[in-house]
Amino acid sequence: MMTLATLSDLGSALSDIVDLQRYPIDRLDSADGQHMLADARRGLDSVGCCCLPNFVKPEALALMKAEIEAGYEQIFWSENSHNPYFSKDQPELAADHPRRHFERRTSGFFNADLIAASSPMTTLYDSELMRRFVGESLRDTHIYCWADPLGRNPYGVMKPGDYFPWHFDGNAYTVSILVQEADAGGVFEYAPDLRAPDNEHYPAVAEVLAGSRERVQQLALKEGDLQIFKGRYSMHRVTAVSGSRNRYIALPTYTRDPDTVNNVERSRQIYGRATAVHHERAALARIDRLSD
Ligand SMILES: O=C(O)CCC(=O)C(=O)O
Ligand SMILES: [Fe+2]
Repeated sequence: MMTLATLSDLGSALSDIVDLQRYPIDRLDSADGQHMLADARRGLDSVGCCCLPNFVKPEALALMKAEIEAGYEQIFWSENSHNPYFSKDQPELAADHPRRHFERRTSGFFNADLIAASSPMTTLYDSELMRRFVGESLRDTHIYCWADPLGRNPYGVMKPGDYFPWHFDGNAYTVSILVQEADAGGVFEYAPDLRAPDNEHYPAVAEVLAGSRERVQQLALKEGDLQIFKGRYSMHRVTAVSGSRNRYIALPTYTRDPDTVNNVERSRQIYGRATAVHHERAALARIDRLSD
C-alpha cells in the first residue's frame, strides 16, 4: 500500500496516477489517442462537458483522500451567501437581476497552497501531457495552469447537508476528479455556455436561477471519473449532499492567460483570504469582457 511518504520515495510518475492504457494522454497522436480526443470533443461540443470514467487509479485516489483527511483542520469552511459572480449586492438593480440572486453556500476548500509536492494532485497538475490533453479536448491549445496560488488546484469538500449554489468560475476551464462520492446528492449540474466571453446573457442566467431546467445538464460522477468543463461560461452548482459520507473532489484548473488571478472579493469568499498576488494583480486587464 502506497502512503504519502512512500510516494515521494517512489517518485509519482503519471502512470501511477492515470490509467494510461485506457486514456493514452501520453500518446495523443496515436490512433487510440485521437479516438479518445474525438470522444472528449464530442462531449464538449454536444453537452458542454466530457466525462472520462475511471481516469484516475484507485491508489492515487486513496492518496488524495488521505491528503484531505490529514489536513482536514486546515480546510476553509464557508457559510456565506453569494451570487453567481461572487460580487457584492447592487441594490440599484432590479430585484430579479442575476447579480441580486444570493444563495447560501456551505462547503469547504482545501486550498491549493496546502497541496504537498509529493501529492498525485501535484504530479497531475504539473504534467505537460495533462495540460496538452485538456487543451486539445477543448480545442483551445493556448491554455495555462492558473496563476492563482489558492485556486489553481484545490480540493473541494462538502459534508452531509452542504450545498454549493449556482455560480461561474474565475478561471476558464476546470477539470474535476471525484475523490470520494457522497452517499446521495452532491450531483454536479451545469448550464453549458450560458454566457460568452463578450456577453453576460443575463436573461438566460435569470431563467436558470428561476428554476428553468431547459438548459440544465446533470452529471453523476463516480470515484475516479474525470470531467472537463467550461466553468467561466457554463453556470454550475452542486446539489445538497446527503447521507453520512463527505464528498471530496479534486479541481485542477486552467486559464486562457498566464497572469490573472481571482479578484480579491472572490478569493476571500471562496478560499478565506486574498494573498499579496491577488492585491498586486487586481488591476490587471482580463482577456474577456465579463464583469467578474
Ligand atoms: O464540486 C464540484 O463538483 C464543483 C466545484 C466548483 O464548482 C468550484 O469549486 O468552483
Ligand atoms: Fe465552480
